[in-house]
Amino acid sequence: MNTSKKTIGIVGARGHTGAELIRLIAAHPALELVFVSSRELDGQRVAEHIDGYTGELRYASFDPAGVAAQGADVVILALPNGKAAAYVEVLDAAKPDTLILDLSADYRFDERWYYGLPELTRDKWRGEKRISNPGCYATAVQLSIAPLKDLLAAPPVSFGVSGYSGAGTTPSDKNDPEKLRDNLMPYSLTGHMHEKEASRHLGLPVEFMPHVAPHFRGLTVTTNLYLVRPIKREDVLARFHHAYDGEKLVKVLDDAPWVSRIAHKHHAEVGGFAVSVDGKRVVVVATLDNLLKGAATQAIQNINRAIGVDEFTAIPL
Ligand SMILES: NC(=O)C1=CN([C@@H]2O[C@H](COP(=O)(O)OP(=O)(O)OC[C@H]3O[C@@H](n4cnc5c(N)ncnc54)[C@H](OP(=O)(O)O)[C@@H]3O)[C@@H](O)[C@H]2O)C=CC1
Ligand SMILES: CC(=O)N[C@@H](CCC(=O)OP(=O)(O)O)C(=O)O
Repeated sequence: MNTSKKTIGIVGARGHTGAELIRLIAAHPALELVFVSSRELDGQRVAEHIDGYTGELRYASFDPAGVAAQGADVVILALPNGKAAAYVEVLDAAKPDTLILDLSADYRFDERWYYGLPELTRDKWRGEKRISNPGCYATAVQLSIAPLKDLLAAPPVSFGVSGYSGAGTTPSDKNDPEKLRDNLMPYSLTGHMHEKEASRHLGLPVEFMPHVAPHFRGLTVTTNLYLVRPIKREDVLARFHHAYDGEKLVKVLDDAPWVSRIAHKHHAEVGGFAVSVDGKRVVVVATLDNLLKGAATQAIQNINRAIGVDEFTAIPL
């Protein structure tokens, strides 16, 4: 283990995932938060915005060159999709040994970047200093399907419902509490980014139908899997236990997990495992907190491995 602290900065630190990252990094023994960039909060004290944060750090507004000039060992990009490249290009040129972790979808299909869903891709990390963090739904979908991958007779179909923090802070119907009141809002019912992402990284087609609900954080994904041969429920459970019992951040439950129980938790839960009478159809339910295992916690897992400390350092278990 490397005992000297690595310096780290967050670009997009005002957002929902940025706020979670500030909390996790503030309690991290091997990371020192040296800058947090936000245009809107430029100059304001972080302690005024983040419960529990007691440091003196202030938000600053850095363009890509300003970020590179900070010289941090690690840079997290927590920006909306499509904004990362300008920062990556400047860091590539000015300080290529920077560890960059991108939370957006911008590099999830780029072979030069490591796709960090540790429970499924840990063995594929080859020391890359460019890490693409998976999407929140895509994490739940892949964890639900991977243990049954070799038995599939048809593309799995996943029905997802997320809290509205998943839609970020830029105002839209999907994060408008008034429009969400007593509502369930379907969107991107074919071709969602996470449908493509899960399909790509599982290596098989997945069909995904997202919805957004009135709660703030936490998502549930219910996946229907048709199988090539009948399977007993106990064998389904055995496959999931075999896959995840050694994992600190994935819990296998007998019952279907409830999203109301996962908010503020760092792990994902997978359960239900309903099997049809003919044994050839299985339904799996997964929940996770989109801001934690779906974003910030998974980012810390990936950064921990890349800086050579235990993967679960500073992650409350
Ligand atoms: N929310 C979630 O559940 C998850 C989100 N993600 C991904 O993580 C990323 C961040 O998400 P989230 O925290 O929800 O997003 P938010 O909308 O909450 O925050 C976005 C941040 O980016 C900054 N920002 C916005 N536009 C620009 C710009 N053009 N240039 C520089 N900074 C900008 C904003 O700060 P300011 O305007 O003050 O500069 C803000 O800090 C996204 O790519 C998202 O897809 C991934 C998994 C889950
Ligand atoms: C409710 C809502 O809008 N959810 C977001 C969740 C995805 C997210 O944040 O992930 P990315 O990193 O892939 O953008 C969405 O469907 O786009």
